[in-house]
This record gives sequence, structure tokens and C-alpha cells, in this order.
Amino acid sequence: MNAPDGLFLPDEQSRADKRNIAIQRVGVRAIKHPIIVETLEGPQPSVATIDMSVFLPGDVKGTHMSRFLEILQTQESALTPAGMKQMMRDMLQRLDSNAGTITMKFPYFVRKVAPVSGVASLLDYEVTLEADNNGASTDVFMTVVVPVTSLCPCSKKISEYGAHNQRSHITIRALVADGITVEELIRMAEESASCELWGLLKRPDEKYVTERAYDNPKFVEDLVRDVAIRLRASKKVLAYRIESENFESIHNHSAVAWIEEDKRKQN
Ligand SMILES: Nc1nc2c(ncn2[C@@H]2O[C@H](COP(=O)(O)OP(=O)(O)OP(=O)(O)O)[C@@H](O)[C@H]2O)c(=O)[nH]1
Repeated sequence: MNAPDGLFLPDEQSRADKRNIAIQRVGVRAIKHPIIVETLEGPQPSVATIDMSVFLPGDVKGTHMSRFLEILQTQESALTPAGMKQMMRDMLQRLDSNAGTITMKFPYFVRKVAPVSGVASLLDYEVTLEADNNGASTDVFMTVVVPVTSLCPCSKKISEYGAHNQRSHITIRALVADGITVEELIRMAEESASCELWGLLKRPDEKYVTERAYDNPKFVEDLVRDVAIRLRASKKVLAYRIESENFESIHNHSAVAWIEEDKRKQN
């Protein structure tokens, strides 16, 4: 684009490059941008941290950095896996490339109802949507970080009373099919935990979550295996990596476990 007063500005980026070294990915990182996310309760405003990049052939000096930002300014529909694929198509067309990556990380809020009192409150989860195109089709990965309670089965077994328990982060990164919701992945993690979390709990709820976790002890290994069973059963998950990090209350270090599986390789 030239200056409004007609002054000629050379397009340095579009010059040929004699080094002939292709660049796998060039782009922008850590853009903060308001977005609308699709949730079960309807569209929800959030703020995303966004990375966007494309492949640049060896004979071109530079990419068109400003166009990454232009794509975001025109993005009005709510964010879904299908929307990420559409954004990838737009990006590759406007940047004149055949491969690229888009990553959007944002807080996502779910309205939850406390188990006994029924009071409603929002709980925040960290969600990442990634679109990755390596020259053929676009893969969409959805990552959720779900905070839960875990209670140690060993501690329960050996102690005359009590059992150590802690907050754990279950992270699911799934290669997903269109139509999956963030809530589906969150529920798989919460249903696999000793107990799920709520933002707001009254005393009867506190009694419930304490006893629920005690009745449902889980090692870090139990957490990832129980999530794996649910991910295996979902037709909307094609491949996954699950990790649980238990912030042990009896140590100053965490216990961790993870499982990776590509379901497409078993068919
Ligand atoms: N390729 C490249 N661009 C950079 C770099 N540093 C800054 N820029 C960007 O270059 C932008 C302008 O380049 P273009 O996107 O090609 O802008 P333009 O030529 O006016 O726009 P188009 O006509 O759409 O190509 C500025 O907004 C800067 O952000 C860099 O290291 N590499």
C-alpha cells in the first residue's frame, strides 16, 4: 500500500531473495485481541492471545505482516473449530501461502451450579484453539486446562483419619472433529477427578465436595487413565494427549502423568 498523499513507498517485502532458503513459519506472536467464543449458553466475549504464521518460499524476501492483523479486524463470527478452519483459509489466501498455523489462547467461563445449595457461579478455564495446515488439510486442536481435586488412595488406606488431597490440573490437547464443544472436554476431565471445582460453594456444598473426594480417591495415574477411557469413546476426538499435574500438598513438588494416543493409527 502507498502513502495517502501519493508518495511512492517501495514494497521491500515483495522483493526476490537470492539466498533461496525457505522459511517454515514467519508471522506474529502474542497479539491481544477481543474475540467472541461459542459456548453452550451462547456467544461469550473473551480476550485472546494470538499467534499467526505462514510458510514463506525461499525466493521471497518477506511476508506481509500487516495482513495478519487485517484478518483479525474483520473476524466477527463466534469462534468454533470450523471457524478456525475458515480463518486458516482466509490467512493462506491473503498471505499467498500454502501452509500456516493459528493459535488462540483465552479464558473461557462455564456457569456451574453448586452440588447441594444450587447457587450458580462462573468457573474459568484456559482454552487454546490451534489450526495447523502443513500444505494439505487443516487440523484443529483444542486444549483445555481443567482444575480439579485429587485425593490420594494410598494416604486414605494407610491413615487412621484424613487423606492428603490437592488441586490438580488436567490438560487435554485433542485433535478434534467439527461439532465438538469445549464443555465436552471439560466434563471428561471433571468426571474423572476425585471431585470437580466450583467458584462459589456454601457450607452444605463444602461438606459434599469433601466427602465426595474422600469416597472417590485417585492417583495421578488414575486421573489420566480415566480421562483416556472417555477420550477413546468420543468419535469427535481423533488423537489426544492428556496430562495431569497434581500439586501435592505433602511435598513441594508435583506428581505428573500423561498419555498420548493417535486413534487414526489403529484403523
Ligand atoms: N516481513 C516483515 N515485515 C515486518 C517486519 N517488521 C515489521 N514489519 C511490518 O511490515 C508491515 C508493512 O508491510 P506489509 O504488510 O507488506 O504492508 P503493505 O505492503 O503496506 O501491505 P500490502 O499492500 O497488503 O502488502 C508493517 O506493519 C510492519 O509491521 C519484519 O521483520 N518482516
